[in-house]
Amino acid sequence: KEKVAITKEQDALLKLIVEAYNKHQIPQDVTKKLLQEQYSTEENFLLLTEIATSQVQVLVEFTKNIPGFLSLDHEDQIALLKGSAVEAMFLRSAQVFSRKMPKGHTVVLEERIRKSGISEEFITPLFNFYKSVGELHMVLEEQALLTAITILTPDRPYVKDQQAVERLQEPMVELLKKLCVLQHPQEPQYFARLLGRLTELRTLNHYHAEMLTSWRVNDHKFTPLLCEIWDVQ
Ligand SMILES: CC(C)NC(=O)n1c(-c2ccccc2)cc2c1CN(S(=O)(=O)c1cccs1)CC2
Repeated sequence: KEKVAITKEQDALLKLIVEAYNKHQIPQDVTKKLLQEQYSTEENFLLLTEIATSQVQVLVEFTKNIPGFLSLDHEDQIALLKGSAVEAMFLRSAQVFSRKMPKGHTVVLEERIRKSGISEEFITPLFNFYKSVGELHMVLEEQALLTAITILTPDRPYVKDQQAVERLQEPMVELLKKLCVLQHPQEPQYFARLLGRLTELRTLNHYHAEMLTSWRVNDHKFTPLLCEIWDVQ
């Protein structure tokens, strides 16, 4: 059985990605707000808007720190950010949700999200996704790499130089594969399960687009940054 080992370059890449991922945590006060006293549906929605907006800023900062990203064509940088924003947000949500929060917190958090005016047909797949990510018990390195891999998806709309994006994404996929073997030796299919989550993420894009249209109908307001990244209004 060949010995799997992380090379020096891979270790350097991993350190950069994890450092970037750690630097841009969601401000605790924002998620803590979700746990405070009783909110109305309207206020829950506004709070999610605030959290989502702060998360987009977090995402942009993390993306800028992905080695090689800033040397991509500038229009492709925008296309990658816009194309992955929703998936990265739901991946981050699942990671925040599956974090070892005090028991009561998860329940309250779930309650707030369910009572925020989001339609039922979106809430179900959303929480199914949170659960399926939670069951993986991903370590920080895996979470950071999976987020970077999601952002560096070459076949997003309007990406011109897909090869350049592939050249950045491939080493991350290789590194994640090695980490999974090292981290979960008794679970050979673990890496495949991680990538399976990315496929599930893509379906959430569709639900999110549906949700946006239904919200626009009952004139929910979004922040300028969310409108920009989601191409609404
Ligand atoms: C951590 C950030 C990325 N999470 C977040 O923004 N959440 C969370 C969430 C999950 C776990 C902990 C804290 C928050 C649940 C939901 C969202 C956003 N969306 S949204 O973008 O469609 C939305 C925007 C405006 C109104 S609804 C709906 C569902």
